[in-house]
Amino acid sequence: MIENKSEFGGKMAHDILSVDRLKQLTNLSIETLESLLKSPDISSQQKAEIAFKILEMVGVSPENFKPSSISPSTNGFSKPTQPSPKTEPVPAPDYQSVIQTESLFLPADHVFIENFLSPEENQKILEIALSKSDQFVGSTTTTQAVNYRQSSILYATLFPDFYNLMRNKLLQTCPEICPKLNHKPFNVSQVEMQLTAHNDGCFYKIHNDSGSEKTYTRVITYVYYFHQEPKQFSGGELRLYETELKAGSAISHNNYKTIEPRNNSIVFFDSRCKHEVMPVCCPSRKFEDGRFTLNGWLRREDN
Ligand SMILES: O=C(O)CCC(=O)C(=O)O
Ligand SMILES: [Fe+2]
Repeated sequence: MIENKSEFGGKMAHDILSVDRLKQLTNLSIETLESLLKSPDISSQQKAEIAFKILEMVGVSPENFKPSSISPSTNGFSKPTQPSPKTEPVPAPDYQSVIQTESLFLPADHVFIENFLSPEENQKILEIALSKSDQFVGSTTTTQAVNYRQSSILYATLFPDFYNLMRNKLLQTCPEICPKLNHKPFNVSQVEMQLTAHNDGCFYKIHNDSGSEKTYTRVITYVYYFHQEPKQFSGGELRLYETELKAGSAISHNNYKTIEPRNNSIVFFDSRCKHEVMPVCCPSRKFEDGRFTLNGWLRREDN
């Protein structure tokens, strides 16, 4: 079954408030947050969260203010990230040329497909995940932001046969996805993939997947969900936000759609759309009871 969801409930803030009033409120909120940043009563962790909020309010995504340290290989396997040893001057990025000068509004459109793989393939990828539990590594964000993401990752170089199977399936499906996401067809130059495990307390705060020099050719994000039956965790929903692209930044609006991580289902959405993974509750804390995904990005050619 394919759903293409595009309707919304609530109204956006700027429908209700005048632009000037909204500006005043934004400035006031930033000033309030700024004073908290200087307060000795606030922990460093809370200060970091406030700093992210301020950056978000002024339209800078934490994913964007430093170029990604991910170096995807040409064969499409996502590679482990390496922390940069020191801060170096950022060269004028090529992706400036694709920065949005006029505001572009992205509704939280997505395509959700149930029973994406056969039951045997669904079982096989779970077996792969469980048999390689000791080869997962902690995830990072492109900015190495603290407390922004908690999960572990198995790189696709460790499951090449399943990578190829999934890649073919994704490439077959892509032509029907683009029109539903209001996207022009494009040549997929690379299919990035990783296997991600979220266990008790894991999450991924609001971000988008294509906001840096290394990621701007990502067009479509896909997330294939799988887990043991019966399901042993709760939470872990994906929230997909209405997003405004303005002056090179992606700004999330209040409205979002919720995608449940259902076994053997997949979701596709525009990689520029802001999204987050809500905290997972997995009382047993056993690896095999967690929320698993095969997730990644369909890239366009760089031109
Ligand atoms: O697990 C999900 O639902 C989304 C994961 C995600 O946003 C990412 O890996 O960039
Ligand atoms: Fe993401």
